[in-house]
Amino acid sequence: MKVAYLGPKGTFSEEAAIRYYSDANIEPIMYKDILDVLEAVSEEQVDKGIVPIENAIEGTITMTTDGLVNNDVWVEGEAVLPVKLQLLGVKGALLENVKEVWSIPPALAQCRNFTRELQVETKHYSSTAGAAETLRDEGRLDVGAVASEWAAKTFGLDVLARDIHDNNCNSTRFLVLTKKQIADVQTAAKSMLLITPTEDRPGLLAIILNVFSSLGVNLTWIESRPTKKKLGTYRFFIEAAMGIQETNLQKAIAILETYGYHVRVLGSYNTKKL
Ligand SMILES: O=C(O)C(=O)C[C@]1(C(=O)O)C=C[C@@H](O)C=C1
Repeated sequence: MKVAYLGPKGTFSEEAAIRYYSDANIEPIMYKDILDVLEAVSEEQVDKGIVPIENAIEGTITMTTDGLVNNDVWVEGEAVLPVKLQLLGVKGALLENVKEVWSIPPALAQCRNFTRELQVETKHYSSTAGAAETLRDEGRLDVGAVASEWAAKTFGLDVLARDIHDNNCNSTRFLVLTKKQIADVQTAAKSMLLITPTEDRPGLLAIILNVFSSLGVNLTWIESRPTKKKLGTYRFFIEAAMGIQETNLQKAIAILETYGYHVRVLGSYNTKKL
């Protein structure tokens, strides 16, 4: 089974994929960008894809939500990975000499208190491990990369500062994607919907929330993203604590559709703690 995730070797996405599929024989296929992973699943170049969707400190990974809008994929699983960030440096580097810190933006945002205190410049890379790999290749003594302990081992880097994330219960949840919608979901505990209003009206969001609450559907996540067509217009990602097999969730979707909302079911799944 081909499983796509954000590379290179040593990313948190890799850790999530390996732990999620600990009992399966997988062929890892790594991509340089989260959007490439979504596209690979949608174009059936791979069987599954694993992408980060939300971090406990930084919130939604918007590259993933936007990628879900534009790609035909189905969410079949969810995995929550504890995330511990380390500042890595080449052998011989000293923390007091670090002037620049490199990583993927969500990881930099997770240790903002640390980098502000250190008064360093930050530079964006497309993954934590990508930053660590470039640092290894360039061998700079004045740069640190924010990545995992596993990335330190992978690229032979030292840990200059340990556990630099702003909150010590840091974790990221990942979505497990496949191309084909599972037709007979039986035991899923959660579902993700993308709700797009077709016209503006007072109480637009209140109506959506009332439909769910009146049917006793508990919501676990809500995120609005711009439609990217007109300033001030949005679509809503909603996660319900109910599988798509449940009558009340199906009723909620049917009611929203009669109110003129476009509803796309993005997936229905269970959660695995890694
Ligand atoms: O760069 C990586 O190592 C990733 O797997 C991406 C990512 C993310 O974008 O949120 C995943 C988990 C952590 O929150 C930090 C980085």
